[in-house]
Formats: sequence, structure tokens, C-alpha cells
Amino acid sequence: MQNARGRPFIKMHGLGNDFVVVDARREPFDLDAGAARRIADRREGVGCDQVIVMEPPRDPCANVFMRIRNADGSEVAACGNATRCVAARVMTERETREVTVETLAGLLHAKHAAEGKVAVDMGAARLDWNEIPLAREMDTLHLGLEADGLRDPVAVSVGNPHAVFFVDDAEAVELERVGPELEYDALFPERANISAAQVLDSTHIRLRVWERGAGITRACGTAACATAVAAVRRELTERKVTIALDGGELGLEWRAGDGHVIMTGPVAESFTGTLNGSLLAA
Ligand SMILES: N[C@@H](CCC[C@H](N)C(=O)O)C(=O)O
Repeated sequence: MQNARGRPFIKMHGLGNDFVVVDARREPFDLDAGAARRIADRREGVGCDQVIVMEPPRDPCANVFMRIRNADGSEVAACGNATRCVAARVMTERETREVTVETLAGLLHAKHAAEGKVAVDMGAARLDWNEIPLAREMDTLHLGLEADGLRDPVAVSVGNPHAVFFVDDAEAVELERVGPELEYDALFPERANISAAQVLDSTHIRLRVWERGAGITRACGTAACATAVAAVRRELTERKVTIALDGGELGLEWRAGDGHVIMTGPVAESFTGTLNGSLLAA
């Protein structure tokens, strides 16, 4: 039930990738695509890259269910930075050091890490063409895709689809121009997040991201996960890397044994407010 007086929210971010977070664990909140677009609009609404709804978990092993909508209203299964934010809130509430966050992509285990950071096990990277998904069978280590000087990306899913292009100079890539073209390429039936990754050395990568449904963001946690996996598959880096995004650094590890990706990074709460009725009403 939507509240005519509005609905409280918390503004949170992970490295500047920002979220309007609504707690719907006690009172339901029906976030449709239109409301998400209005809330995310930086001119008319609150403004954010993703709108996040915390709901009661479906799985008895989880502590919270996290629903995710991009700024364009599309509902998606994974968001790395928001997972850290939601996990941090629930750990604070429960006074615990570990929680399990349920998403449409599965159960994600999160825990406190050094320096106030949060580490999330983002699950096993998915590498088959139909898991990305791609439109046709193809080697995900070398996609036959090229645009504006970017070529031969690696495809990885960490619950959402990513194409990672390795480049000599990430700053020189005109992501705002090439990003939308690649996001909507026919090779990606569910569209894709597009990354330009520059390997600095065997443990450091510079990354810029055009997010599906949100455009250029200051950081994308799942893109960092996908990039760490792609770099190891291309034998460019070690399994543990530091990835520098526009908003700061994330620590990534693609574990050898189970293929899970562990992402560690900061969490921040900016302010609280109320979503007014005009943003919520259709
Ligand atoms: N910002 C997120 C990713 C959000 C979803 C993505 N835009 C998609 O459509 O898959 C992150 O930190 O991972």
C-alpha cells in the first residue's frame, strides 16, 4: 500500500553510485517502473542511479530481500554497490557482523571487513553464452563485437550481463557515445553493462562503466566483479586486484576453488527524506 503522505527513504551510495533505499519490510511498497523513473530523475525527483527496496526475505536463510530498479525503471537482478549498502544497514540493525541478502540473482553473503568496509560474496561468475545471455552461441572470452575503436570484449554475468573491453587508455574512451550503442547491441537480448578496463599492472585496473539503464555512473560493483573475472580469463592479472573507478577503489577476488567473486568496498549514507505522493502515483 502506498502512503498518501509519502514514504520515507534513505539516500545511500557506494563510491558515488547512489541509491534511494525504501524499507518495505513492514509496510509493502509497490515500486513500478514509472515510479522508479520519477524517483531517480535528478531534475524532478530525488535523483539516483538505482532505486532499492528492502523487502521481507522469501528464503528462510536470508535476512532481507533486495529489489533493484535502474534509473530507467528496468528491474534487474544484481547490484554490487547496493548489496554492500543494504547489508551494512541490516548488520547495524541486527548488531551482527554477517548477513545474507536475497536478490533475484540468488543469496549473497556479506560481512564486515577492515576499515569499515563490507565484503560481499557475489556468487559464482557465469561464463556460458546462454547465461550472459547472448543472442547466439559464442565464445564469451572473445565476442565478435566492435564499435568506435573498442573491440573483442569478454562477456561475464554476475547475475547481470557485462561486456568488458580491455583498452590502452580508459580515459580516452567516449563512453557516453559508444555506451548506449553497445548496451543495445543485438548480441545482448537483455542489453548489457559496458566497461572500459585498462590494466595498470598485475594487481591494478582502471575501470569506467556505462551501466545498463543508468548511463555512466561513478562506480559499478558488478562491473568491477566482471572485470576482475575477465582479466584473469585473459591472463592479464592475478586473481586479487584493486579496481579504481571514478568514485574510488574496490577490492576484488575471483576465488580459484568455487569460482565465487568477492567484492570489498565502502558504504555511505548521505541523508534521509520522504518520497512525496506525486513521485509514487501513476
Ligand atoms: N550499480 C550496480 C549495477 C546496477 C544494475 C545494472 N545497471 C544492470 O542493469 O545490470 C552495481 O554496483 O553493480
